[in-house]
Amino acid sequence: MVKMAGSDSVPEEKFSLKEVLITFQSCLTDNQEIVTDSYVNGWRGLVRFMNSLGSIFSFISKDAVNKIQIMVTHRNGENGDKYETLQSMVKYELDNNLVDLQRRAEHPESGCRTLLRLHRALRWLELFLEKLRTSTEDSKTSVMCTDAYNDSLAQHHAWIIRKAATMAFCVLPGRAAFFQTMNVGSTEQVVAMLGEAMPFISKVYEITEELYKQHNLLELP
Ligand SMILES: CCCCCCCCCCCCC/C=C/[C@@H](O)[C@H](COP(=O)(O)O)NC(=O)CCCCCCCCCCCCCCC
Repeated sequence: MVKMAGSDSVPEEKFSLKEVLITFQSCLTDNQEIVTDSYVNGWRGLVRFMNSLGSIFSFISKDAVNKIQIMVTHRNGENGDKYETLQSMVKYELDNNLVDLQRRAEHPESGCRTLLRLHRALRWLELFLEKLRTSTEDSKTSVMCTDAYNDSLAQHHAWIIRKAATMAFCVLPGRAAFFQTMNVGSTEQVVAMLGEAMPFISKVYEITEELYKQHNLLELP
């Protein structure tokens, strides 16, 4: 069962990363729009998984939770219906001048800039999952995670954040223990699940990237 944006409790039992990654499948509407609630739910599940890896990651999860909360607040606000999909959010915020385009000023918590941070992190996830999927027994999760980070999010982070993130990655459990934490089953089942879920994550990433590119929003402050 997947937690809904804005609801209070998360079912604790039987947590499996499969449910989380499959959430990204439900993000896509028939006409290839991205449903904000499903996107946000995907991130909630990922953060929950990250929390289970230990408190060293809490500085990362705090920032992610903060961004998730900003999106939920937009969704629950009086114009919440305008935030139903990422496409409708972009249109609404741009049409109404609700996005700081040059520097953070009147709209420091616009949906567009907040979502962009999660979108960049989704690229990290895509790269990391692909590395996990194609890894071998002796591959190191810390190296896979660091490489994925350096090829994506790192270029958007200040030195101090990069340093802290890279240090945290060093204490990631080894591949076997990491797969166990995912609670999906055997290594073969993990690999199969990743193969199943990844196309949806990639699709969601691609569509968002294109949307932001079209509107020149990829460098929002
Ligand atoms: C599995 C280990 C988890 C590795 C997580 C990799 C991502 C590392 C991100 C480090 C972010 C550090 C915290 C601060 C970030 C902010 O400066 C920065 C910029 O925000 P601002 O413009 O508002 O200032 N924020 C961000 O870039 C957003 C970061 C959001 C990170 C979400 C990470 C969730 C990770 C979920 C892990 C799930 C793993 C599943 C694998 C099978």
